[in-house]
Amino acid sequence: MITNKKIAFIGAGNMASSLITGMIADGYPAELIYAASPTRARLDVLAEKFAIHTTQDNHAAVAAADIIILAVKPQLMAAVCSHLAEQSSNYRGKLFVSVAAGVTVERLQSLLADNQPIVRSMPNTPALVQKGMTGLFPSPEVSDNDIKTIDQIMMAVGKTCWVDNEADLNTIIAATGSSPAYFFLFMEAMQDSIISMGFSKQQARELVQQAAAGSAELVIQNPHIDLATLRQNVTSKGGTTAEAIRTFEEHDLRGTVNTAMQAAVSRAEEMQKLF
Ligand SMILES: NC(=O)C1=CN([C@@H]2O[C@H](COP(=O)(O)OP(=O)(O)OC[C@H]3O[C@@H](n4cnc5c(N)ncnc54)[C@H](O)[C@@H]3O)[C@@H](O)[C@H]2O)C=CC1
Ligand SMILES: O=C(O)[C@@H]1CCC=N1
Repeated sequence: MITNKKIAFIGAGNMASSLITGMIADGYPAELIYAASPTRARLDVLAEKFAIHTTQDNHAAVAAADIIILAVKPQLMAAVCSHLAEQSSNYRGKLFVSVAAGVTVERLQSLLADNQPIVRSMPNTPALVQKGMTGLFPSPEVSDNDIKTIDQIMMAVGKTCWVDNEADLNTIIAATGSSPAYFFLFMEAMQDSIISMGFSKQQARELVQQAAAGSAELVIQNPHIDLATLRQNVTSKGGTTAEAIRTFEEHDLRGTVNTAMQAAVSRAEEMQKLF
């Protein structure tokens, strides 16, 4: 893990906090991490927990860092980048990484400066527990060394997937950026069902989370076994699982999942026009 690069997060919300927490858990020195946000609340939590540098001044964070991670909402990106560009001498020669959905490299470069080296990325919040998955796309100006550095940083909080085609990042948004929420929704629905059968909320959560963690671990530890086979291994002929699976299939769970993931991609494409 590279430990000599100073990293500034512009924005200190869910995604920045997840990355910072995961990086620190991996041993990244807190004194090399800066976080900037207009309000103190999130900054204070991070400063107290990890003793990173915090500031309400985006320019100061950029000036202090080698790598700047843009972690504000997509709709704020134009305002934040235009403000940073007022002091572009602060970041000449430095590397930007955007985590925003639906903001293209071309758009970011037009806001910051043409030819500004930028890596566009799509991480996810499991980075918080170092189980993240980050999709990455470099602008042509990004050096091989910088690619290695960003890969090491993101590998500290999970796994990475570099794409050659920027449009593929929108698929990664649907596949891994947004998908923790799909799994949480499925788990919520199961929890609600278990509660309706008489268990407490806590018991229901314990049952659901252990089954989810165990299933994910089975998938991870058996890369040579198809997901369909793992499913079939649970599904006894004429048994209980078969009835549940038949019900899901009858209600077109696969079609619903596909439509939902296409909707995420379409929204990312739409956002690229808006922001
Ligand atoms: N939450 C998630 O699961 C994921 C989010 N992302 C991307 O991460 C970005 C941030 O999302 P979240 O962290 O979820 O949002 P959030 O709302 O939790 O955090 C945004 C942060 O930006 C700060 N902020 C607002 N105005 C600012 C300004 N002018 N200068 C500096 N900071 C400012 C806010 O104080 C807040 O801390 C978005 O672009 C999103 O597309 C990407 C992957 C996953
Ligand atoms: O919902 C969003 O737009 C962001 C990007 C992926 C996860 N959260």
